[in-house]
Amino acid sequence: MSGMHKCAPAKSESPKKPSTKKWGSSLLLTPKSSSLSPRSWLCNITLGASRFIPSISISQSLDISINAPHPPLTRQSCPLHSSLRPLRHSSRSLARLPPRLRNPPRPLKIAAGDLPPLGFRKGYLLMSTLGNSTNIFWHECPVGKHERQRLLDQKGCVVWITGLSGSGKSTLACSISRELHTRGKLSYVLDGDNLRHGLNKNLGFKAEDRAENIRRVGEVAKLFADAGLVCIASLISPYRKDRDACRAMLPESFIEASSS
Ligand SMILES: Nc1ncnc2c1ncn2[C@@H]1O[C@H](COP(=O)(O)OS(=O)(=O)O)[C@@H](OP(=O)(O)O)[C@H]1O
Ligand SMILES: Nc1ncnc2c1ncn2[C@@H]1O[C@H](COP(=O)(O)OP(=O)(O)O)[C@@H](O)[C@H]1O
Repeated sequence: MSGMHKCAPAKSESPKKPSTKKWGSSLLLTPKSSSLSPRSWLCNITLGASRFIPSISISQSLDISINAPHPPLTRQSCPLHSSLRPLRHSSRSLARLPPRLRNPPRPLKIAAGDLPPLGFRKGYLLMSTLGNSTNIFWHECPVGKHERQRLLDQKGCVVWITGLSGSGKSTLACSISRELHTRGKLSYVLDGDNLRHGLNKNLGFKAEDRAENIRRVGEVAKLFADAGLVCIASLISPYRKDRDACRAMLPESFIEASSS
């Protein structure tokens, strides 16, 4: 029976020396370089040096700082801006629009005889051919990942912790989350145990159920990273193939660690 894991509440003290030495596993948060602003941090998880439990190995370190300025939110950077303000279709105003709004892309595919669904803004949305559906659209939002990251002053990413049951995954995930919180970085833990109480409560432990479990968590983690958070997923995730499928969703922002 899986139990519910709770992260210990972070202390509301002001940031102090980076140190989470606990039972041998540690999270190091260090300024990326002394020449950078103190708000630039390199997220780095180091090998535990304890003879007790966990050793953690990690395939890469990930920079969650924002160094390059992102483009400001402008009418040009917002493909659906037209939905916020009605456009007057005079030739003068059309001429002022960026080319892609003047000549919006056509839907990828419309099945013969299909009527556009309610709310379909002709030409502004891409039509998917997912499964049998011909009316599923990808909606762009004026506030995108870059805007959210700039607001939060951090980059979204996924830290994926894999390991056997009882190896310390949840404990490590909570330590990382707490340390990031202390440093003013927003994170969220997706713990396999906890998710099996809700999102994945219909899944068991057969290989295909585990694969579906990991796929769903990968998709949720991707959304959290897109929201700008450091998403820490702690699941047994025993099969490399399933983990690799998650990594493929976010090749630039996926870091894998294993606890043992
Ligand atoms: N075979 C089996 N039978 C019963 N219970 C089991 C089994 N395998 C795992 N567990 C329990 O489920 C918790 C979450 O597992 P995960 O979702 O991380 O597993 S997986 O990634 O889908 O392989 C897992 O949590 P942790 O112990 O924290 O790893 C276990 O409590
Ligand atoms: N580094 C550690 N040293 C000693 N005990 C640990 C360490 N990490 C976790 N534990 C203990 O091991 C047990 C299992 O840890 P847990 O984080 O729940 O593992 P998992 O999520 O992999 O099942 C818990 O009782 C926890 O307190």
